[in-house]
This record gives sequence, C-alpha cells and structure tokens, in this order.
Amino acid sequence: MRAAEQAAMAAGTSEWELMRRAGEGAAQWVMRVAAGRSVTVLCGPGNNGGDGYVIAHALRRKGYDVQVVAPVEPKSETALHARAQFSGEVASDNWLRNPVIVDCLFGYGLDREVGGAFAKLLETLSTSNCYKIAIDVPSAVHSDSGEVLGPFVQYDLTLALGAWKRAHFLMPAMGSMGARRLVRIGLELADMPACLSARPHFSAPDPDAHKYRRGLLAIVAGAMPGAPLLAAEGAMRAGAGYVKLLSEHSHPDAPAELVIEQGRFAERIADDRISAFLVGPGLGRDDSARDRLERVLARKVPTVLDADALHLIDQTMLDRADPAKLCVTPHEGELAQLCATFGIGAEQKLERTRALHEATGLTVLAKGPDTVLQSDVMTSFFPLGSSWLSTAGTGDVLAGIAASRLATHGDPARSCDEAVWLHHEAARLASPAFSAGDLARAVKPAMAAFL
Ligand SMILES: NC(=O)C1=CN([C@@H]2O[C@H](COP(=O)(O)OP(=O)(O)OC[C@H]3O[C@@H](n4cnc5c(N)ncnc54)[C@H](OP(=O)(O)O)[C@@H]3O)[C@@H](O)[C@H]2O)[C@@H](O)CC1
Ligand SMILES: [K+]
Repeated sequence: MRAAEQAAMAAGTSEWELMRRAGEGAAQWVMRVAAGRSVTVLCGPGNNGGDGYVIAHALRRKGYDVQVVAPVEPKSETALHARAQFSGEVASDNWLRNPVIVDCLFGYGLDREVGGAFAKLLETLSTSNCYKIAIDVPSAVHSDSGEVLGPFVQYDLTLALGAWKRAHFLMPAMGSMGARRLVRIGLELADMPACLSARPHFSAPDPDAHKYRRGLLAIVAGAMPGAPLLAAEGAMRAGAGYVKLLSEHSHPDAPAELVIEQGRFAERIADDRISAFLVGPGLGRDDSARDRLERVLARKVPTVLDADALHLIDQTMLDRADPAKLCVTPHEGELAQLCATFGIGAEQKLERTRALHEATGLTVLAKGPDTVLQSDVMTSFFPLGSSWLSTAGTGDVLAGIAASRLATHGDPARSCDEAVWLHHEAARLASPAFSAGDLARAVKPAMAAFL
C-alpha cells in the first residue's frame, strides 16, 4: 500500500490529493448511512486522522451536524492541512452522543497496543448504541496481521481506502468489521503479491466432451467410509466427468452413479485415464493408509491432500512426488501439523501458509473463515463465507470439489480458488443449518452461479 502511494506521489499526485480523494470518497458512504443524522468523527494523530478531518469537512459542507473528537493534535503535515480546513467543533474528549460514529483514530500506521485516551474512546465506542464506521481499518486492528491490539469494537461498516489490506480478510480482525467496502482513490495496483480472489467463470463441457475428457477423479478411501463418500458427493457435482471411489467398504447408501472399486489398489491407481486423485478424508493414519498415500504420490498425478493425509505426509514422501501438482487443504489444526512436520516456526496463519509453500512447493489452501490460498504466483484472500459452514464434513466436501476441479483442468491453484467459491455459493444456497450432505447436494445449483 505504501509502495502504491509512493508511486502515485512520484507520478505527481500529492499526498494531500490522495487524502482528499480518500476522505471525500468515504464521506459519500458516511452520508448514505447517516442520512441526515448527526455524526461524530474520532480523529487520531496520523493520516488516518487526516482522513477524518476531510470527512468531517465534507459532511459539514453538506449541512450535517458534525463534531470531531481528537485526543491529540495531528502530527503529520498533510493531516495538519486537513485539520486547518475543518472549521467546526473539535473536542478532546466526549461521551459520543451522536447516532453515527466514524472511527479515524489509526489506520495502517498502528504499530503497537492502543492505550490511554485512545483506548478509552474505543471502549466507549464499543458500548455505544450507534452506527459504527471504521475508516480504512478498525483503529485497534493491525493492518498486516489482522491482530486486534486494543479494545474490541464491533463495527457496522469498514471502508478500505485505496486497496484492501490483509487484515480485511484475516481473523480476528475481519470478524469485527461488519460490511466491508472499498473506496478507490486512483492508485495503480498492478503486480501486487496478494489480492482478493475474483469471482471465477466456468464453461459448459466442450461439444466433443466425454466422461474421460472431462476428467476422471479417483478418491482414495481408507479406515472410515463416511468422509470419502461426502467428498465424492461434492465432487460428482463440481465438473469432473467421472468420479470413482477406491474403497474396501460396501457403502450401501452410495448413489448409483458413483463407481466403487474394491481390491487390487496398485492396479486401480495405475489407470492412465485418472486425471486427479483425492487422498485424506477418512483415510486413517495406520500403515495401510501410509502405503496408499505413498503409492498415489509416486504416480505424480495432480492430487488434493486433505485430512489424514496431512498428518501422514513427510519430506521423504514429498521427495518422491511432484509438489507442483499437489494441493493441501488444511484447517487450523492440520496447518499446525504440517508446519511441525516441515519445520516451520511462523505463528500467524498467513505467515505459516506462505512459509509452508516456500518450504515444500505445495499449493496451500488454508481454510477457515479467513481462507488463504498460497500458490507460486500469489496469495489470494476470499470474501467471507457462510458461518453455517462450521459443521462436520464441510471440509470433506470442499476437498471433493477441489479435486473435481483439478480433474477437469489439472491446475492446483485454480482448483482451490474455484472450490472456495463453489463451496461458499453452495453454503449460501443450502443455508441455514445445513448438514455436509445438504451442502454437497447444493454444489449442483451452485455451479449455475458461475456459468
Ligand atoms: N499515505 C497516503 O498517501 C495516504 C494515507 N491515507 C490514510 O493514512 C493512513 C495511514 O496514515 P499514517 O501512516 O500516518 O498512520 P496512522 O494509522 O494514521 O497512525 C499513525 C500515527 O499514530 C501513531 N501511533 C501508532 N500506533 C499508536 C498507538 N498504539 N498509540 C498511539 N499512537 C500511535 C504514530 O505516531 P508515533 O507515535 O508512532 O510516532 C502516527 O502518528 C491510512 O490508514 C489511511 O487512512 C489516506 O489518506 C490515503 C493517502
Ligand atoms: K480507523
């Protein structure tokens, strides 16, 4: 963000001009929300506070009753300029009486715990019965890590300025932001190492398509019958032309269209027509599970690894595989396991995900409310999905969808990206209070949203 701002300034746009665009753009949103009601703007010492004075000035010009609360005077030259423009009331302390409060205490310059008068203001804000708007990021949020470094405030609206910051898509910060909107200020954002995933577009199968050309997915089962079946239910509806379950269980409830193959594992997986594997859901962690995983990895075919496979995989197995064709889909606990296996010391989700990719070459989809995808191209973040996804088996469905997409085109990063979107859309269609089976069945109508 700082680099993009520096580039804009080097190209002749002043910092004041950027602040003016940011503040006036944000003020448009504040006015829509306030709709004539009185507004209080909390202003801090840096340029985030500067944005606050621009917002206050813009509101006042439109006839709003607006009051600024600023515990200290601005420190930066540009913020002082903004302060000088605003001719309304500025209080150093206040009990926040207005129905709309705009928080401009700190933006991405926050680098330590919020204390003193600033913390007191945020505490008051957290218990105020008002509409709360955060400018750029909530003021106690560290914009790179998503950590909350002060009183937790639940906002109704967060207006990102110029570009999204990592915190807009990382927990716990993202859970406090309410609706998130981007205010554009004309920054050039090409070649960013991280981005918000753009909604994918799928096509119907080619006119000459047949089941093998559309992709044959083999799902490797193991100790437990349920999880791979759920994955298969999702996979059958996510694009692959043919889904097989390699399982020693009888699966009396499996749908007729799911082919179940038993016995002769080595022979089964040698089929050249298999375009992708899924290994992990229900695999177990015993010697036979390890053996199955090793054999599949040695095939060097595009593969999704999930659940138990993430506990079994190690450097020796990876040395015999082709990591560029593999994706792993860990939840928080599985990510911690992978980090332990591959000697990664990072503690925060984003750093862990990136370091795991660096160390192994694997495409990593670190799932959760703040899903992060790390490929060799970039880091992707995703819009928030349904909180109803927090139920058993939804991860198996996600792995099945990712593997199905992988079977169709063989690109690990693209498969994971598409899977997150399909999973979220299926959850939206199946909500509320769905089971993993309901979710898997909703993948079919979810496909329609991306055609
Ligand atoms: N640059 C641009 O072109 C544009 C930037 N824009 C806006 O600027 C924002 C970034 O501005 P910024 O860099 O001035 O940082 P900001 O978040 O306002 O605060 C830093 C100040 O707070 C202080 N401080 C830090 N932590 C503290 C704490 N815990 N407790 C107490 N004090 C603390 C720190 O001073 P220190 O005490 O560390 O010397 C410093 O004075 C960005 O989010 C966006 O809103 C837009 O206008 C578009 C154009
Ligand atoms: K803020």
